[in-house]
Amino acid sequence: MARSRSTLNSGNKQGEELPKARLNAKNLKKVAALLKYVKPYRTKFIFGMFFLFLSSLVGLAFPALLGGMIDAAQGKQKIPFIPANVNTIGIIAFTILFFQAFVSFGRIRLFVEVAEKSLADIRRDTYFKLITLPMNFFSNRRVGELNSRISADLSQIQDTLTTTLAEITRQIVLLIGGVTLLFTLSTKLTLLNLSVLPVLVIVAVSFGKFIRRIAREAQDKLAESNTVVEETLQGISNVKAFVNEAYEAGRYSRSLSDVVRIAMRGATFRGGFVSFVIFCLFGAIVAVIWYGSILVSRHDMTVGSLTTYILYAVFVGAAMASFPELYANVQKALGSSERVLEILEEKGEPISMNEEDNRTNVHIQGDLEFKDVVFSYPSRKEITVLDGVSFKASAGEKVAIVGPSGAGKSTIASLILQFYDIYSGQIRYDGKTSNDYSLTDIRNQVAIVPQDVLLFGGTILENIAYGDLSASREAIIDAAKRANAHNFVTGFPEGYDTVVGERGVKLSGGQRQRIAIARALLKNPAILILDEATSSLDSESERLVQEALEELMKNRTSIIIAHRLSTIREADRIVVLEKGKVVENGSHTELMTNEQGLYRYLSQLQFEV
Ligand SMILES: Nc1ncnc2c1ncn2[C@@H]1O[C@H](COP(=O)(O)OP(=O)(O)OP(=O)(O)O)[C@@H](O)[C@H]1O
Repeated sequence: MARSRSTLNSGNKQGEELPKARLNAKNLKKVAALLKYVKPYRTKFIFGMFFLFLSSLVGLAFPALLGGMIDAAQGKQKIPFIPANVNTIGIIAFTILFFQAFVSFGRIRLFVEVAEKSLADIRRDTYFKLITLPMNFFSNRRVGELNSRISADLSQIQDTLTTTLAEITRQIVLLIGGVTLLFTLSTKLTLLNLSVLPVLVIVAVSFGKFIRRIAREAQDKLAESNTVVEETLQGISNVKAFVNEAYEAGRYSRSLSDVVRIAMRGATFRGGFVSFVIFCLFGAIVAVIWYGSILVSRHDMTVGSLTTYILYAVFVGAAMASFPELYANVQKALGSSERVLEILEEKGEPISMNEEDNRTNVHIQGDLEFKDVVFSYPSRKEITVLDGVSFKASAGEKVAIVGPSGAGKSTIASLILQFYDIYSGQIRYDGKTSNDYSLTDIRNQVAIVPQDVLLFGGTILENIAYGDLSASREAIIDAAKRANAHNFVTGFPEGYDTVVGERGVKLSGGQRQRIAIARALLKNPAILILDEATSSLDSESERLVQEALEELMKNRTSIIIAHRLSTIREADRIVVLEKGKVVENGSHTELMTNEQGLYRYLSQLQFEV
């Protein structure tokens, strides 16, 4: 009878063990915050609840009707409100059945509608919040974990709204109504039944916990053995090269033996537990019928009443049996709500979900200045990544930033884009500090061509249009031509409508970069950041990319994060960074004259190889 496992909706994720939360006033109060999402649909929710209550209540009439029918057949029907005629009782039973079916349909429709709509609202808000959260939030968390909040956690809440809440209400009605009716039917039998209850509950709860612990242990062990498979398959070349097949096979076998050992231990206890439950269940039925039959033979009870009693007892038993799982589901939903609320309560960046609000208000010409910028990542506060960095790039200039790995070059790019707040100092755009602009003003006028170009699953056209969603097809094709991408794009049978990304055509590194350049050209920023790719391209590809970059850098301030010094000789200025400090600043020729300088040293290293 416990249907909490089945779902009435689309969102359930089976088999995913979600952490539970304690059911207490503090947690419930927190979760009440999520109820505001149900508020707009409260009338439907209340109607659904009412229907549910009604159908559960009506369900309680059946045992009485069926028992009454049996007694009526023998001419012994004495229950008030129930007629003495078998056919009349049959017709009443069918009418009630029809009514119940109608009401159940109504409540399922209403609950699913309320849950789907309010959950879509929560999902939308969580997603909006997630994508406007500052970068720092993401550096502390894994994408998989965030993804699971939107999918598994929200599905759990959805299940609770559609199924668990309904089921709890139904079972409570059946339990209270059932027990009351049992007492009115036969106090003696009911007392006999209820007397064994505490023993049963204690055994079931403590055994249940123990068995679940063993099951979890077995699951962990299995996961461990799967890791062995994963590791060896991933590093299969290593396994083969070192002829370690036998070693790995041994490791896997040992791990599997552990799994079997724990599973068998679990099976012993589970077997004992299940046998005990079955014994108790059938024992209770036998005892009730046995004792009931004695009462019937003594004319203390009719056969119909005994039947009614047995049916109510089944209702009550099933209701009790369903509570542990329903309770666990509520706990899981509480845990899920807490985790979702954590995201909803985070402070996001001031970015509107309305595209109109994100237009550029204050235009930037392209002067950029870092003035004594001190910065450390919020996740690693103790490490100063930029320590008093100052440099200038006037509008239209090309400034290269070079330095050893980990010096802080990419960090500078992130700060230009205002991904993080700096600790002290200033970042000035056209002589004004970042506080004088809105976040969207800055980001709208800065574009980055990253090292690793990520293309979204979609067409090439859509991927280029990411730079300016309002651009016409002609403008997009023009940008692609200027980025040296047109030729290879038109080489595909579907041209600009070729799907790329995971399920589409795989583009080479150079091709992806040219798409990114076209994207940036379309955006037409005042300030451009080029995070030069570390992996080198073949010379033809390199030439095409370089040409496209030259086109992109024309007439705008360009900050080039350079890994290969050969590409930046023409830069107006080269800023040399070491351990978060600017150690040199000047043109290529100037810097090469400093014999002790880091730039000269790095150049020699690169050109000598
Ligand atoms: N998101 C982050 N959270 C915490 N620390 C970070 C983060 N990103 C970078 N760092 C640290 O900041 C320092 C500077 O990193 P950054 O990526 O800016 O260096 P880089 O000069 O661009 O290096 P590379 O040439 O290897 O790309 C490094 O010590 C790095 O470990």
